Amino acid sequence: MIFRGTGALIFVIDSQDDYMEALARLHLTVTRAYKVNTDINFEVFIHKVDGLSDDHKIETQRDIHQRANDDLADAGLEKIHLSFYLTSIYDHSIFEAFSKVVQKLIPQLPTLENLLNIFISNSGIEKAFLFDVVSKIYIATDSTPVDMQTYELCCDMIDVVIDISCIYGLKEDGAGTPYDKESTAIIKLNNTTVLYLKEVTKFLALVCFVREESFERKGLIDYNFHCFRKAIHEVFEVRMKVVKSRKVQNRLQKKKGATPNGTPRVLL
Ligand SMILES: Nc1nc2c(ncn2[C@@H]2O[C@H](COP(=O)(O)OP(=O)(O)OP(=O)(O)O)[C@@H](O)[C@H]2O)c(=O)[nH]1
Repeated sequence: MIFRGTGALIFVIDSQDDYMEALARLHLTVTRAYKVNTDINFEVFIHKVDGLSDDHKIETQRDIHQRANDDLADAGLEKIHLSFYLTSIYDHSIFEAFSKVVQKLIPQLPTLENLLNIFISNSGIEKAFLFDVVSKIYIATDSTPVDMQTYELCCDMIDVVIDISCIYGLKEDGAGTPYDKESTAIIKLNNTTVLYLKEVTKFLALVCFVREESFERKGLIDYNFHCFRKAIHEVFEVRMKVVKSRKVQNRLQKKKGATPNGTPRVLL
């Protein structure tokens, strides 16, 4: 069954619609999935909240939370944990929700957070995000609280860098990539803050918020970034090695379990 190999199940509820039927489906889906895989993270997106007032948003979330958990308690399944997010496509809440969902699936998250904490505290940086450039999901950030506006500014910066690079950075025949090892950008805001973007890997970028006075020590920031980048590469190299050795082991096990004509000796 599909849920056996699933890390997270995202259930979307339309908050502008009557959600009673959706809640019944949520209960059915969650209980069935939990039967085959107790390790799934259940994530509920209360979607299209842009149409609701602030009070209505909170009330809707409270009501859905209460009803969904009551249904689970009635079925004796109170140990199932549901996480709720208010989302909309008209702001960055949908990206933030996906970021949080993805972060739960990253085994190296504590290491990444630790590296970001060390990096910002030694460089006088206010806030740093490690972004997946294509999806604009942040896969890790330091342990200071995330402010939605800060996150939106980082997303906008990535858009600007990639758009400018696509328009003016590629060769005339379209050769080259809009994002590579050389990708870097500095944007000075009118509130004495500097946004600084740097390439970390083929897929990841570091975007940080630095006060103007701290940015005067750019050499220090760049040196610390160099160490940070190296550490991130090491983290993912270890992961690649583990994945490769697991594949080799699986292949060997399969070979051992098969007779010369290919029929397994034991039922797998
Ligand atoms: N206001 C608002 N509209 C949204 C949001 N996300 C998607 N939509 C709109 O919702 C519409 C699609 O929604 P639905 O038709 O309800 O999608 P669905 O329920 O998956 O589709 P069906 O099951 O086929 O009805 C599109 O017009 C989208 O633009 C959101 O966050 N806010």
